[in-house]
Amino acid sequence: MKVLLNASKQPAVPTTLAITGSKSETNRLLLLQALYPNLKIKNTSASDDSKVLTKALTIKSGTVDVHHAGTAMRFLTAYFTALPGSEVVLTGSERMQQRPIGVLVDALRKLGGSISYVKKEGYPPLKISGKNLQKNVTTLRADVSSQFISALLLMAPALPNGLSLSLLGTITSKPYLDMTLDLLAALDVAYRFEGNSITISHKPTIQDTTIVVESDWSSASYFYSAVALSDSLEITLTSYKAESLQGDGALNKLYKSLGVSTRFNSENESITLFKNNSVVATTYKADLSNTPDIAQTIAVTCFGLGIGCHLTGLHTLKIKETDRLLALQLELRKLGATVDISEDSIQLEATSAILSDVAIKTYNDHRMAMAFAPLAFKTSLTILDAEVVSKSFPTFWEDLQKVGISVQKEA
Ligand SMILES: O=C(O)C1=C[C@@H](OP(=O)(O)O)[C@@H](O)[C@H](O)C1
Ligand SMILES: C=C(OP(=O)(O)O)C(=O)O
Repeated sequence: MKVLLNASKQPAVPTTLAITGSKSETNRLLLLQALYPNLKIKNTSASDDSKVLTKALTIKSGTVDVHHAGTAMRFLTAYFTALPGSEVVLTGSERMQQRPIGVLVDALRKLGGSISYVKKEGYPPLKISGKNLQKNVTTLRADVSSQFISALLLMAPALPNGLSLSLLGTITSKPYLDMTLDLLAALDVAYRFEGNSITISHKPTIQDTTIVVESDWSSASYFYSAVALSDSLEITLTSYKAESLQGDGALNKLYKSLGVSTRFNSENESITLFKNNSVVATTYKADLSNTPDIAQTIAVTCFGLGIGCHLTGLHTLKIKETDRLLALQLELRKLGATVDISEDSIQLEATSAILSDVAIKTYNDHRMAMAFAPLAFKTSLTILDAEVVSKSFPTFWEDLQKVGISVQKEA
């Protein structure tokens, strides 16, 4: 399916949207619920990635296919390795088989885990024979993906002797690690995080606990961009808090100089995004190493606003759903942008002309589709393979229509 997008002719009216629960919080809690069945989760994510993980957690033998879901792949690798009696081949999409996992496998092998590579050394699919892991000391490179760290920490309280983990190098995507520790703390799992080492205590059971997942901040980014690129849009998003576990909550600060302010409505836990008309006059600069998932949104917003940007700290983007820096460069160039990329950054020149009726490729990446969509406030465009959005945000196109973009679906 492709979608043809245009700014709708109707004047924008203030709109309220209920975005699905955080994918990252949900996937951590699903894993923890498998260890502690008396954990209840509310406002769970409707994402494909959460559905795939829910199903995988009911399986103990045979092939488990997680498709494009990175967190599911990484979290399940640790989970099955420590699940006595499990015998699985854990696999995913063609792209998943190009996303490295050796750092995590090495750390699990140091704990006594039995894991072998089915095809290529260092990449899924993995053959895992789960067992009771008695060892509790391991090390892990922390600069490749924080998901490896979270994977170990989430299964750690179920290990008979807990876990003592030493991290090597600079921790990347750190707020995701903090989210994991905060959710463990919410279940009264004892941990210590000092310098570069984390220790987690064994916890056989928890008290009955219910956790309400906050809505997804990465998904909110597309509405920040919509407000920035529209003439006068105001959008309220429900189930968001000022004190978020999600690093992408930094949107509230990052978009101030892109012309969008955020009002936190504490009485009903919602946020209202509205225009502040103070767009940065020079190049927009940001280090996004803590918030990699909103890099595409911000780059496209800057392009639509006609301002240059220099976004850094993006070394993890190469190993996500696609090589995101390359995909951004290719698609922005089609629209008339002058854009350079390096291993970990993107530099966009200010341009006032945006070409119209361009077809944007999405490279199996939900965030490519959603990041480019708000540009419809500036020009008509087509998004190819538009169903990719369901990886994190299945109702995206319907919600986009509600904020004043006409969405025409075609086969
Ligand atoms: O733990 C998580 O839920 C995630 C961590 C991040 O990955 P990296 O740590 O690989 O950057 C992020 O990009 C991903 O979408 C979700
Ligand atoms: C990188 C992402 O997901 P994952 O790594 O879990 O596939 C994402 O949702 O942007």
